[in-house]
Amino acid sequence: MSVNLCIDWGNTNIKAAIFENNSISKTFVLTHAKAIEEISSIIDTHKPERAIVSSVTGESAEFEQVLASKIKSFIKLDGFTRTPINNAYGTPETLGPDRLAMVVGANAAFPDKSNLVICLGTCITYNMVLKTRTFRGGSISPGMQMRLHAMHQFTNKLPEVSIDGDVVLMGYDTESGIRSGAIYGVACEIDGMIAAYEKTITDFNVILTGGDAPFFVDKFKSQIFADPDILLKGLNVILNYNV
Ligand SMILES: Nc1ncnc2c1ncn2[C@@H]1O[C@H](COP(=O)(O)OP(=O)(O)O)[C@@H](O)[C@H]1O
Ligand SMILES: CC(C)(COP(=O)(O)O)[C@@H](O)C(=O)NCCC(=O)O
Repeated sequence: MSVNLCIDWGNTNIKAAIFENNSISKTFVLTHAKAIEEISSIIDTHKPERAIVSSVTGESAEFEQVLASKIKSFIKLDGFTRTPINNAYGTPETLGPDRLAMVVGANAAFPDKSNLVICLGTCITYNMVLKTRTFRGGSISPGMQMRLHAMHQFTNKLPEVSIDGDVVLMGYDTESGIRSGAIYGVACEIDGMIAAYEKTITDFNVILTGGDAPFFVDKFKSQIFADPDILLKGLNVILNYNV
């Protein structure tokens, strides 16, 4: 049985998965303060032969050193790593590896179609991989929490509003108005982005992922697929591709 360990170190959360024979057998969310201890325990329990990390922050450096010392076959993903798709991004040196992993995951799941992967994480990213297996890039915009927090941070009077609470289009007070702007703003942005892509690219899937995806999954006009693990699945594909 092959056992792979895939880790997605985002700007908010650290997610990990164990793949046994290329299916996810267990997923984890690691704690920042104890990430090294927790991953060491996961390695001791599951004994993965190979591991891969996608990180969008410099905070993971020590964690990666520990992984490299414990697992002989270890990859730190970046914009230059060999993958089954062609990377047409203009600056692979600054590309978020999470974005590359997502489109590899999407192309592996739906190889006969172009795929627009929308990740609702700390930021929102739009990531287009054509059915010719080319990653064409996309967009980066502020995430849900970032929008709510920014309105408090950059004004004098707006309160910090939680995502949890009444969500109505016509906000009836300050709190519901802020929540409406942030949540309906994201939903309308996504609908508008999909419509803009439809003008230039025909017949593509939309795949929604990221921590805030469950909140939005039934709020769009277009038909979408939701897959919380598309990034981790892409990491597993890349790991196998580099054996
Ligand atoms: N248990 C949780 N901890 C932190 N964020 C969560 C949690 N559940 C949902 N979220 C939402 O998920 C978002 C982070 O999504 P995620 O995809 O994990 O981000 P990243 O990949 O940037 O670390 C947060 O902005 C928050 O709104
Ligand atoms: C856009 C991102 C911040 C998204 O990260 P996340 O919000 O998922 O933590 C990350 O992919 C990143 O740092 N990208 C670098 C810039 C680029 O992709 O061009």
